Amino acid sequence: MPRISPKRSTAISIKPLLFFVVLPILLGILVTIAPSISSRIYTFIPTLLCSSTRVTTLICSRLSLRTMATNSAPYARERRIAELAVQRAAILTRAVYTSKVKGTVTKEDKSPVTLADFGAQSLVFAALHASFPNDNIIGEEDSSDLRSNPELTSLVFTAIQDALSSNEQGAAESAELGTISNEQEMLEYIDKGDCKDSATGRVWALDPIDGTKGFLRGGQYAIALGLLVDGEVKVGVLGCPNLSAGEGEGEGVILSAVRGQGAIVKPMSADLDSISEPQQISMNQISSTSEASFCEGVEAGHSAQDLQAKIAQALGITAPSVRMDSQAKYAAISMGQGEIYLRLPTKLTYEEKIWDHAAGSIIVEEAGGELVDMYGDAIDFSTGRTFKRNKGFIAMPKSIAEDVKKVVREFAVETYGRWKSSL
Ligand SMILES: Nc1ncnc2c1ncn2[C@@H]1O[C@H](COP(=O)(O)O)[C@@H](OP(=O)(O)O)[C@H]1O
Ligand SMILES: [Mg+2]
Repeated sequence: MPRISPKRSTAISIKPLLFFVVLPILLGILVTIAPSISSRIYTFIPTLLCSSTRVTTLICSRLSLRTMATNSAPYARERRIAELAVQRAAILTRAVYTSKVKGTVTKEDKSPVTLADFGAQSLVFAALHASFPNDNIIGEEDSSDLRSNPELTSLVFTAIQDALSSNEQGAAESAELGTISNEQEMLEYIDKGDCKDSATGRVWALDPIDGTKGFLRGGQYAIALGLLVDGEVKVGVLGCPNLSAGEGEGEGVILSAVRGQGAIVKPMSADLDSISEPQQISMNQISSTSEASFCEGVEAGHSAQDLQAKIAQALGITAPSVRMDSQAKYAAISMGQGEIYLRLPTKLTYEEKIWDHAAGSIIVEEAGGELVDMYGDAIDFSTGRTFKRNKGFIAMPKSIAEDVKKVVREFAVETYGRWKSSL
């Protein structure tokens, strides 16, 4: 009988032990630490690449953008694409803002529209189409004024090409944000915003230049993009190229919010890759209405300024109103630059537009504010391109909301009566 060496004998007795005890333990350890090892490798590689050259910096920022894309928070991808789309559109609007050539025409409703409105709308819709091809879109502009004006069409297309070539997107971002190859494609993108239903499914609402009069006057304006899901705003992005987050002279900010996740601000940069770390924003939760200041529009035709002055007085407000165009007002109060945004109608026949409030509303709410109509009722975003159940908008910090709503409601009933919804 062959002699079994002690070594071999040990091997035979250890084998089941290895198989049934040690191996499972090792496997368990591996499963536990694998993600951290892989993430270390993942961060180690870009760290290695991020030496000193600009090329490696770009690679790293692309990797960090990819990481953000895989962030599993609800609507993370929608927020990221919306921010990048607004950021890219702002490259175009900024160029037109400083140019002598604005391509201004008067729309049927007598309001002005510029080549920047058309260019920004086309760029944002190209991005939405590339990333979310099945979503519906409501947009302020359509291409009718361009189709009858080849010279203006060509100006818009040139501005788009300039914007596309002046931002250094990588191939991945181009694929996600889409591109615009010819005038026909540009016109088709502009016309993607003709959706009429805001109540069902996923619907984006865009104002490519909110505050066009401010834009032409050299004042504030905003690129405002919101996502509604079954009639509720879930994501909002406001690009305000002339607003500042602090005391500075308006170097531009981009604000965004996702329902339930708070609101943030980032500096606006011409380089998409250098979008820096965001800061959480919150409204001033003051304890008395007398400490508040109003943020109001510039255009006397867009809100009842005399009535608003009386309401300010009734609320004990002594600080002068901060006046600015566009949804930059929502942005300003969300960052604590003023407290109350009041927009009472100059005439009851005017229906406020969904794109003038979608993005701003969620940013203010996620920054600790409340938005209601002049009777204190919730705003209903499900009524299509215009608001059919609400007149007069008030946004304010929650801390003083009950006092403000009470006073505004009294003035509204006295001035306009108990207006009945058209639905
Ligand atoms: N009579 C009116 N009452 C209220 N809003 C009006 C209005 N006429 C035009 N507007 C809207 O007011 C917006 C500008 O708001 P503000 O006065 O706060 O800057 C305009 O957006 P656009 O500039 O995108 O056309 C337009 O939609
Ligand atoms: Mg507007």
